[in-house]
Amino acid sequence: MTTTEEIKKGLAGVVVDYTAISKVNPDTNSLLYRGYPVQDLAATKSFEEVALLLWSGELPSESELTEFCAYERANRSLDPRVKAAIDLLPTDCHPMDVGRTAVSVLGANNPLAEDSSPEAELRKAKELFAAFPAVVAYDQRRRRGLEPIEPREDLDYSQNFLWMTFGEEAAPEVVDAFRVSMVLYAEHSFNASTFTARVITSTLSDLHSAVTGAIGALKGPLHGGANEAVMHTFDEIGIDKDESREAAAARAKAWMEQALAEKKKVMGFGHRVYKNGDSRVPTMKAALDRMIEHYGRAEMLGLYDGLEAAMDEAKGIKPNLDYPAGPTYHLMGFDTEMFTPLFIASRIVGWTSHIMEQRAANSLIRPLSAYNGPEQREL
Ligand SMILES: CC(=O)SCCNC(=O)CCNC(=O)[C@H](O)C(C)(C)COP(=O)(O)OP(=O)(O)OC[C@H]1O[C@@H](n2cnc3c(N)ncnc32)[C@H](O)[C@@H]1OP(=O)(O)O
Ligand SMILES: O=C([O-])CC(=O)C(=O)O
Repeated sequence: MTTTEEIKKGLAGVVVDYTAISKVNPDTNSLLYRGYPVQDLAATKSFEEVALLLWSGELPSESELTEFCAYERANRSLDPRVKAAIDLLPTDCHPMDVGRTAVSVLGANNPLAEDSSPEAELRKAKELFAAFPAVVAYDQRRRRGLEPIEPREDLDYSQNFLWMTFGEEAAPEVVDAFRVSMVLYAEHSFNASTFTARVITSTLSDLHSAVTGAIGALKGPLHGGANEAVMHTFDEIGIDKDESREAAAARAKAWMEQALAEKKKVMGFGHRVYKNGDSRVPTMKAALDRMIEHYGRAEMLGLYDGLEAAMDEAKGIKPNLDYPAGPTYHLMGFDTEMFTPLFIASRIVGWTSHIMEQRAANSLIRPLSAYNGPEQREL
């Protein structure tokens, strides 16, 4: 019989399975992908290399990387069936709904959809990795009333993503900050969306169903939707490009004090596992700093610092990865609602790695509940 003392609301602190994909260590404030510190990978590796590492467990050889990059470049075009499905959706629906629909359509049209052999699963993971940027770019452009832009095979993943979205070659600093965000967002053990993907996989359902479900879990502002929510906070405080860093910081501090006095949750702060700072924030904050420098937007740093300092002073709660990622994507020119689909593009790697791991040593995920409704009664 389950007792109330055994209930772990939100599964907090519950270890449900092994994983060899990543190690989140809140004590040392570190994150390893297959044993490698994420900040080292972000400093030196392409997103394509990191994807192969997460999927296979080892960094690729030069020839493996070349082969994968050629495959990725050849599979970037927007599938016409996906385009047709997106065109049926209103331009004011949430872009996460578009992403979720696109993955569902890709699954329904994939001849390997019901093949769950390791080879087929890896192939489908690579296909999704290559195909998803065109979905985001197409959706961003259609919302602005712009024509889609064809992918370019002479560009790497990050260069091409920005090319298809904005129709111009991004500056190397911008491409690099984008690459860093993709590496950092790629994987984070049993977070809510990954756990969703594993639950779906545990019923022996297919990979695209698991990714579609994971997208639904990522959308919420307590998880991936926080990167969008951070920008709404900045907008609510008010962004004034001509304001000094100090003045912006003072306004942000006052906003945070008021929000906390009203017992509001401020998105982009706090974490279920890290209680003393998110391991990825220093690397992402450094990328944001480079974007602030590149675009000459010191007032954004003021807003960032003001909120962070006031939250730390009042509650000791630290920013999570979504906090620096949101303003970074804003400076690059993405609409705020497109931020969480960017997270999808990256996390596809983590989700599909976990789907393969779950399938390889499966057990149906089905916890118990403690019933607290009425006792049995007569009709
Ligand atoms: C990439 C990612 O998905 S990272 C996570 C992104 N999500 C967010 O940024 C959403 C904002 N943050 C939060 O809601 C939480 O910190 C979570 C959901 C991420 C983790 O929460 P939990 O581990 O369940 O802790 P919980 O929500 O119970 O918070 C503990 C205490 O800190 C407070 N707290 C935690 N985060 C915040 C926050 N962002 N703003 C204000 N207070 C907060 C809670 O109100 C609570 O206070 P109380 O004990 O006085 O009631
Ligand atoms: O681990 C979590 O709970 C959320 C998170 O940071 C992520 O998914 O990247």
